[in-house]
Order: sequence, then structure tokens, then C-alpha cells
Amino acid sequence: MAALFLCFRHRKVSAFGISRLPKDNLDPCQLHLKLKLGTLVGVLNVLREYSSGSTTKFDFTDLTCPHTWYPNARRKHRKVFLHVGPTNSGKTHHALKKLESSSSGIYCGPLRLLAWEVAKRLNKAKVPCDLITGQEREEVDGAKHKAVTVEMADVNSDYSCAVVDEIQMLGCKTRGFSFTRALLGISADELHLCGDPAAVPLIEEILKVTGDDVKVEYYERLSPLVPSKKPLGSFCNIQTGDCIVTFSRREIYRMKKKIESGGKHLCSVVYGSLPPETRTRQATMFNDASSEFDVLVASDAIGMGLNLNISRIIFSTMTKFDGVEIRDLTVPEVKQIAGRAGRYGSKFPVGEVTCLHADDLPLLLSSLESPSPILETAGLFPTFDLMFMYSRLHPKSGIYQILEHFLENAKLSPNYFIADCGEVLKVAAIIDEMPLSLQDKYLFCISPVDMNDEISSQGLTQFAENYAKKGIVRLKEIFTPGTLMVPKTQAKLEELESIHKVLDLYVWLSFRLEDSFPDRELAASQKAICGLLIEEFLERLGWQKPTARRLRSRNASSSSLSKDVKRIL
Ligand SMILES: Nc1ncnc2c1ncn2[C@@H]1O[C@H](COP(=O)(O)OP(=O)(O)OP(=O)(O)O)[C@@H](O)[C@H]1O
Repeated sequence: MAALFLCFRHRKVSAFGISRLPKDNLDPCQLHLKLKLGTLVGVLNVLREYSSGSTTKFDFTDLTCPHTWYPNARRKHRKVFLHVGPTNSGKTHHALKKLESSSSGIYCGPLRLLAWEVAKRLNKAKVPCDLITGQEREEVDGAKHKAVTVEMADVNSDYSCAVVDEIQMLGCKTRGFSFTRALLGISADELHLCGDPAAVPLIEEILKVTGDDVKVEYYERLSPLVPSKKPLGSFCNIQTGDCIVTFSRREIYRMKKKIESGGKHLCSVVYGSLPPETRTRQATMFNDASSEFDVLVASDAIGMGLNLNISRIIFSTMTKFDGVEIRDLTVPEVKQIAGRAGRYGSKFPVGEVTCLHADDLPLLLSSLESPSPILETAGLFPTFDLMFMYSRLHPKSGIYQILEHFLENAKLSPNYFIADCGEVLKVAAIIDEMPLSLQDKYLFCISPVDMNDEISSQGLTQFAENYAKKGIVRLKEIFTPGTLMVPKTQAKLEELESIHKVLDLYVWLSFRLEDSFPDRELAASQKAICGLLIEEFLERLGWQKPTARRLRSRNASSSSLSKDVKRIL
């Protein structure tokens, strides 16, 4: 039955002209969403055929065979290596060694910071490597390697070697589908997957139908991680090299103040909504033995991407608000965060982990001893092709209805779940009334906007309104006169972070709607200034001392700030 179904799918695929799609395959993560005429005509012809009743009914919501969406990868007999083990066990290191020695390759990571780090490492090793993230394209002459964020993974080119880091994230409700796409879609002779052993059975199951060879390599932690039997108890017991973990930005700043009021330590801060550059600078200050910033206060944003000289992780709480409810930290979350202590090669060869309160110790200890629960399903999201074809047959449906239809009716094999589209639907509801093509609406829907942040969601609405009216958006149309001046004098730190997010979104959209966003360079420079203002804000509160180099660059940026502001307003 399954074989018959596959034959049927393949017949349909070529009947739909999709055999010509690979180069232009418009799936959710594609860099360029511009339909090529040939493909469009092919699809329309098939749709005409379909509506005239000459073709057997095709179920667009049938997502049971996602491996057939990637014919390039299916033509290869890939050698898949699963590098699995605890944190700090050298999994990524081994995979990157393979990448470095290959004639061409791609690294796909979950964070911009990780993609930056890998591009830097390869270029330093004289392996020219491009950096491609949603917001950056840094091309290096002669590069046959790329370091990308997983959403930008290229499924149309052939590589000798590919690495997908933190592969267990294929179980993530919102971003998991991008990892599934990389797993199924990257066309490489060797595919190296690094992550938690909990993902092994699912990946083996998923790859049963692809014809790939799968080999699992298990790793042990390189340096010991010792759970403490005693809680920290009081902030007086904080020591150099400690990292205290908490999950709200308010708590981060409260604890920083409290620790610093003791007069013995200064704290760096790391949390998700700090711009990545600022996060890196805060981490660098903490790592630098000669700086006075010897303690870190951080959220779970330290769990991935930063190399930190942490001696001891202290959980200030073992619960976290996940957007819906306050819940206990999961086993993988505890392990990922705790694993940051005693990083191999750092100045603390043994890591320690404890809690602030004694009550929390049992959960910490049991989590560290338990294996992560086995992953059962991987994320999936319908490709743009499928939505486009469905929309041709239901021309009155807006993108919200189309998405809803897919979410409610998607047919999935037991290995997959459909991605959580809460955020996407919020955007769809806003833009559906605007006179935009489905393709543009789709693009706005998948943009990295934070709809819970008022300034960011307003920014997106203003982009979309201006773009729908004129097909072009200038910065001054999304920032009312004066807004860009505000950060300099009176903005709160939260506002600066939100403005930074809007500028970041502008840069992201500008890469996809190139002609329509003429101020990309300006947005990028404003974003950099915004980052500096955020750091100035930290300084103003005595939270960070400016270095001479940074002061110079800030002065340079301030003068370009007034020039830019003049140009905009
Ligand atoms: N053989 C090695 N020689 C030198 N350094 C190594 C070696 N193996 C690992 N390292 C270093 O140890 C640190 C941890 O390695 P790596 O990042 O590969 O671990 P990981 O298992 O992927 O960890 P995580 O899951 O936390 O990302 C890195 O700084 C890495 O460069």
C-alpha cells in the first residue's frame, strides 16, 4: 500500500510539473520566494487540468511523505553520521573537523552566534567560508563552504559534507520543521548530525525511507560535571566564575544589582532579547580574566552558542514561564544549561552545578541523572508550493484560512507533528486584509517578528501597510519622526531592544524584497548604533565600563547617527 502510494505521489509530482521545482522549490525557508515563470506556468497548467477533472483528485494536505519533497537529496546515497552524547563531549568539534577537510560543505546551526563562530573558525583555518543568516550575507572569494542558520539551509546545491548542529531541536514546536527540512533535504555525500542521544531512534526511523546509510557515534563528556549537595543559600557565597541562571529579564537585573551591592563582584548579563553582538561582548567581558566582570547573570540563552569560562552554574529557580504557564524545567533544559560549567579547554577544568535554594536540589539532581526523554516526533510545515496550489483552487481563501485548513486537515505519518503556528497565524490575521500577493503574505508570516513585543508587531504592520500601498518601504515610514532620536536620550532599555528588533526585521525583509527596501544599509547602521546605545545604557547604570576602542567607535557612530537621522527625518 505504501509503495503504491509512493508511486502515486511520484506520478503526481511529475504530473504537477514539480519535477521542475527543485531549483525553485518554494518551501518555508527558501531564500528567494520569487516564482520563476516556467514553474508558475507548469503549476497553472496542472491546476487547470486538475479543475477540468481530467486528473485524479490530489490531496494538498497530505504531508505523509516529506522525504519526497527533496529529489536532490534522494538522488544521493547519503552517509549519515549521528554524533550524540552529553554537552561538552566534542560532538561538534569532530563534525567540524570533517567539514574543514571536505572539498565543499555547509554548517547549519540553530543560532546566528554559532554560524558566526563556525564561519570564523573555517576562515581562520584557511577554508574560505560564506556566512549566511537571515540578516547577513558575507561572501568570501572562492568559498565552497557556508555557515548558515538552519532556516537558511540550502537544499538545492550538492555538498560533499554537511553538519546540522543541535539536531534534537527537530522536536521543537516552533522551529523543529527547519531541522526536519535540513535532515531530509540537504544533498550531501556525508551528513553529520550533532546532538542529544534522545533523537537517535526518531532519526533512524525517519531515515528508513530515504535509503541513506546511518551510523551512530556515542561520545562521553570531556570534563567532569559535579552536582553539589549544598545549595548556594545566600548571594554572599557567590564566587568568581559563577553563573546564576534565572528566566526573566527583570530577575536578571534584580540579581545583578543584588550581587553587585555586596561590593565584591561585577556581573555581565546574557539573555535572549539582547542583540547577539551585545551578548557576545558581555560574554567576552566575563571570559576576560583581566576584566572586573567576573560573574555572569543569564537566562537559558547561555544554553547554546557561547563559549563561556563558567566554573559553577547556580539555578536561582527550577521553574520557568514558557509563554503559557509556569512549569518545571525539563530534563534536557537542565542538562543543556548545567553543561555550560567546566567547558573543556576553559580555565575551569571541572564544572560544578547547584541551586540557590535547598528545595530545588532534588529536581536538579534527578534531572541530571535522568536520560532525556526519547523524541517521538519531528516538526513539519507545508511547503509554499502546496499552499500556492491549494489557493489557486480556493481563490477566496486568505492566508489565514489556508493555514488553518492545513493545520486542521494535514495528514501526517506517526513520525511527525505539524509546527505550532500561533505566531504565524497572528501575523496572517493582520496582513490578510491587505492587498498583497499570497507569496508576500507568506513571507511576512515567516519573518522573525516577535508578536508579543508591541513595538515589533507595530513595526511589522507598518512595513506591510506601506509595502501593500506602494511596494516600497523607507525607514521613515515605519519610525515616526523622532523615534530614532528617542534612544539617545530617554528610551528605556526594553524600548531600545524592541527598536533593535524592528531594525533587524527590516534587514531580514530587505534581503527578500530587495527593490522594496532601499534603506537596508541605513537600517543595518541604525541597528549597530542601537546596539551601542544599549551598551551605553548598561554603562550609564554603571553596569559596563566602556573600553577605549568602543568609545572611539561610539563617537564615530554618534556622528553618523545625527547624519542618518537628518537623512531620515
Ligand atoms: N579533540 C579536541 N581537541 C581540542 N578541543 C576540543 C576537542 N574536542 C572538543 N574540544 C573543545 O571542547 C569544547 C566542547 O566541544 P564541542 O563544542 O564539540 O562539544 P559538544 O559535545 O558539541 O557540546 P554542546 O553539546 O555543549 O554543544 C569546544 O570548545 C571544543 O573546541
